[in-house]
Amino acid sequence: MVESGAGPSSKRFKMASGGEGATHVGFIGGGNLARAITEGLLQADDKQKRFKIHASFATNGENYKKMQTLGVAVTTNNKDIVLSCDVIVLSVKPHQVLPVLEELRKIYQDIDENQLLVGGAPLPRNLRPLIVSVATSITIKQIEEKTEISWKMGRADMLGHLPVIRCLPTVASSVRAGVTVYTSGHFSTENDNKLFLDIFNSVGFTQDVPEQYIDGFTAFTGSGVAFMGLVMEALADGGVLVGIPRGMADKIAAYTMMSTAKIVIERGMKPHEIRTSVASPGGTTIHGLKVMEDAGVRGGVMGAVQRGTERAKELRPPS
Ligand SMILES: NC(=O)C1=CN([C@@H]2O[C@H](COP(=O)(O)OP(=O)(O)OC[C@H]3O[C@@H](n4cnc5c(N)ncnc54)[C@H](OP(=O)(O)O)[C@@H]3O)[C@@H](O)[C@H]2O)C=CC1
Ligand SMILES: O=C(O)[C@@H]1CCC=N1
Repeated sequence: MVESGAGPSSKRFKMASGGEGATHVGFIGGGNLARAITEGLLQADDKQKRFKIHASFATNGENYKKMQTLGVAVTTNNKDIVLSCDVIVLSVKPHQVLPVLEELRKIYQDIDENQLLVGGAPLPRNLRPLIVSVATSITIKQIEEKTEISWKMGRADMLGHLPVIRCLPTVASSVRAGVTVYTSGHFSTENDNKLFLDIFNSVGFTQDVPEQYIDGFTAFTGSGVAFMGLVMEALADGGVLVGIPRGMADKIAAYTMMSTAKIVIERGMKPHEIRTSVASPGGTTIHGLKVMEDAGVRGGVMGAVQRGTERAKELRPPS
C-alpha cells in the first residue's frame, strides 16, 4: 500500500486554473439546491466554459429532466460521477449522505486498472476528487470517517483520505447572490480551498466559519431565505389589504426588501438606524411597528432561527 497522505492534487488543480480543460463538477443529488448552484455557475461561466457539470439522481424523474435541459451530464449511476469528476458535491438529503458515502467507498474499492482506461489510454481525470458536502447536519468528522478509502492509481494501491469541505449554500446561488458558509476538513489543502472558492465565489458570497456555527447558519441563512420570503409575502399581502393590486404589491415588496438590504450592505447602516430614520414621531411607521411588536414578529423570527438550528442537530444521523 502506498500512503497518499493529504497531498495536493496538482493535476486536478492545474485543470481548474490553467485552462487545460474544464473542471468537472459532479453533484450526487440533483434537486433544488444542486440546480440553483448549477444555474448560477452556468451564468458565471457563460463564455469561459471552465466548468463541466454532471449530476446523478435516484430516478430519472423531474429533477433529472430539469438538469438535462440545462445541459448537465445526467446519470442515475453514482459511479459515473466518481469516474469523471474533479469535485463531487454531496447534495442529497441528510439521511442519504452516509449511505451514499458507503456506496462511494465501494466504488473506489472496485475500480481496477481497466476502468482507468478510455480507449486504451489512461482516464484523464484525477481519481482523488475534492468532496464538497452541502448537506445539512452532517459533520466533517462523519464524512472523513467514510472517505478514508483505498484505490488503484496505475500500478500502485493507494490509501488515503479524500479532501472534504463542508458548506452551507442557499438557493440564491441561482441568481449569483447566494451566501455560502464553509469549513475545510483536515485533509483539504490550499489548492482544494481555491478550487472550492473558484466554484462558490462564482455564485455569490462565501465566508469561512468554524464548523460549530454551521447548524446555526443552516437555519439563519439557508432557511433564512424562506423566512425572509414569508416576511416579504406578508408585506405584499398588507399591500393588497390596503387596496394595491396583487402583481404590483408582490413586485414592490421584493424591491422594498432588496433596498433595505442594500442600505445595510452598501451604506453600512444598522437595521435599527434605518428604522429610526424612517419612523417620524407620531407617524405611520411607528404606529405600524407597534403592531408588529405586539404581534411578536421579532420573537417569531428569532424563534424560527432557534428552532431551525435545533432541527439541524436532530437531523444528524448517528455515525
Ligand atoms: N434546498 C435548500 O435551500 C438547501 C438545501 N441544503 C441541503 O442540500 C441537500 C439537498 O437538498 P435539496 O436539493 O433541497 O433536496 P432535493 O430533495 O431537492 O434533492 C435531493 C436529490 O437527491 C437525489 N438522490 C436521492 N438519493 C440519491 C442517491 N442515492 N444517489 C444519487 N442521488 C440521490 C434525488 O434524486 P431524484 O431527483 O431522483 O429524487 C434528488 O435529485 C440537503 O442535504 C439539504 O439539507 C442546504 C442548504 C440549502
Ligand atoms: O430545510 C432544509 O432542510 C434545508 C436546509 C437549509 C435550507 N433548506
